[in-house]
Amino acid sequence: MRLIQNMTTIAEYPAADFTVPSRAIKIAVIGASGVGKTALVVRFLTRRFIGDYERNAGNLYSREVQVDGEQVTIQVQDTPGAEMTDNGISLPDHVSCSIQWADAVVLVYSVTDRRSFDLIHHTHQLVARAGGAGAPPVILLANKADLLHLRQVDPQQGPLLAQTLGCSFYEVSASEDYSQVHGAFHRLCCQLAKQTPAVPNNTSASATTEKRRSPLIPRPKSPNMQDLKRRFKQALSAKVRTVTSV
Ligand SMILES: Nc1nc2c(ncn2[C@@H]2O[C@H](COP(=O)(O)OP(=O)(O)OP(=O)(O)O)[C@@H](O)[C@H]2O)c(=O)[nH]1
Repeated sequence: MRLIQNMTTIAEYPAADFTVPSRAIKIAVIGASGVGKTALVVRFLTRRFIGDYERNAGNLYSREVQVDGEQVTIQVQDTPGAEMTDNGISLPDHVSCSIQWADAVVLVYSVTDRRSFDLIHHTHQLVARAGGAGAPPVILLANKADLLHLRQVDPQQGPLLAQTLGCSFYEVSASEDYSQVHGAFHRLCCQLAKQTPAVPNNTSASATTEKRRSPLIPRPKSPNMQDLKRRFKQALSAKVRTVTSV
């Protein structure tokens, strides 16, 4: 199966009307704060890595790609960081809603943050519980593989955990390797595209799949490619300032 990304076309829909032109694949990205969720999403969708992100309040990104010659809208929900508490896991409401909304979930931990790894098992349980029989497929991403000297999670622990959870595993570096990040999301998209039948225009494919759907499915925020562009400009101008001041 071939996934062709049209790098020049970025879908942007008005906030008031969020119908999509063809089938849509909805992916929620979940993990502890600071593991690189936003970096991964932006890397996948734009090929770029930007070092500095504001703390994420839960943004929805959207873009059009072609899967096997068919136009598909990929919607990726970046979520606020989950935290471990004395009583277990604390998931912002937004994250729980995103699990209900998504066709698939990407669980992320950082190899430099043991707590983020420990959180995965709990988060996976919540995903499975929320989905019931129709739980969404999950993949596990270990991010920041470039930071060898800061590693707190051994390389073999990720695959073992993935095996226990019954999901695919990828160790990636959002900062160093686009192809790893793209490969992980790409395979997930192909898997989802195979599962969801083509649908008439203006109907979300996920609306046709017989799945768990809570009445609390969140209304997605407006796709924020404008916000992304603003951040690119900020990052670029910061670099220019640094160069001119040297
Ligand atoms: N070295 C390295 N740094 C990374 C990588 N991915 C992300 N970072 C950095 O890690 C920090 C956190 O990244 P974010 O993408 O904001 O993490 P997040 O999970 O979205 O964080 P919250 O918004 O707090 O939930 C940023 O300084 C990134 O530059 C990576 O693969 N390698």
